[in-house]
Amino acid sequence: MTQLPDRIYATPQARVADFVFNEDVVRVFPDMIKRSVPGYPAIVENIGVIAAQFAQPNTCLYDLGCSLGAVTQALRRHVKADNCRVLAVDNSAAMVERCREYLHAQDSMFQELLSVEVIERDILALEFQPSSLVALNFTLQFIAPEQRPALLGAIRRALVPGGALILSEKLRFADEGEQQLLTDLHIAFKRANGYSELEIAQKRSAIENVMKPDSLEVHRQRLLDAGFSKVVPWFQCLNFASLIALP
Ligand SMILES: C[S@@+](CC[C@H](N)C(=O)[O-])C[C@H]1O[C@@H](n2cnc3c(N)ncnc32)[C@H](O)[C@@H]1O
Ligand SMILES: O=C(O)C(=O)C[C@]1(C(=O)O)C=C[C@@H](O)C=C1
Repeated sequence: MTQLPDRIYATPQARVADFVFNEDVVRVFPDMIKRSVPGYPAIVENIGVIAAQFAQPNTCLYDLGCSLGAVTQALRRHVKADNCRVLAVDNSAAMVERCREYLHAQDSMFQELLSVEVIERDILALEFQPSSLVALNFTLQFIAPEQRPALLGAIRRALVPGGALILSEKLRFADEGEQQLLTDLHIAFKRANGYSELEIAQKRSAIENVMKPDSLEVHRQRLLDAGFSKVVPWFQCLNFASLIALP
């Protein structure tokens, strides 16, 4: 993937607009997400490793909110089950267009990869096929909170026995001291990755209306309410975590 540096919030903006996954973001997205989400490369690679344990022949694997297809590429590197198909879905036309290019490049470099279809659609409007693995890698936090239970319910109903949902999210914390400490450490992480105070502040204003993190307890209860039987956190770095939810 190209590594153009993220300078989107480097100059002062009179009014910081709400964050959108448009062409400007697409251009710098690999750099942006790596410098903003602690543990992102480890999460993506290990989603492939975990998926290989759950993937079953003749089922679909979903990458929901696929962006540039980093998770889809990891699924294709690790999953060996017969006749599995990856369905990578995103509602940003700019993301989908670039995602298709990256996946064609992966096709030309490796043989015997799982087939993949990149679909430009709202994940709330999907009719899910029987699936053994669904990944929501930092996507649910961008779905309106009142729409999250129905989406998780639809995913649960699509999962075959022995399958799994992998859910990665930024977390918030009910305990004020914990929230403050991990927020400060996340800012320190961004600073250590070369973001200025201005970039950090403007990005925070841009995402505060569009990205609504929940606590681990809220995630766990909502997954259980959606019919999942077990929720197992497998990764946390600062205020970012990933969970495995079993049907
Ligand atoms: C933080 S990015 C996900 C990163 C990606 N999963 C990865 O691992 O690199 C969130 C993505 O979700 C997509 N998205 C947000 N709401 C969506 C919706 N309702 N339907 C489909 N995609 C959505 C955005 O366009 C964006 O590409
Ligand atoms: O929490 C932040 O400050 C972020 O920048 C997080 C986050 C995310 O978790 O998706 C937000 C938007 C961008 O897609 C990249 C990272």
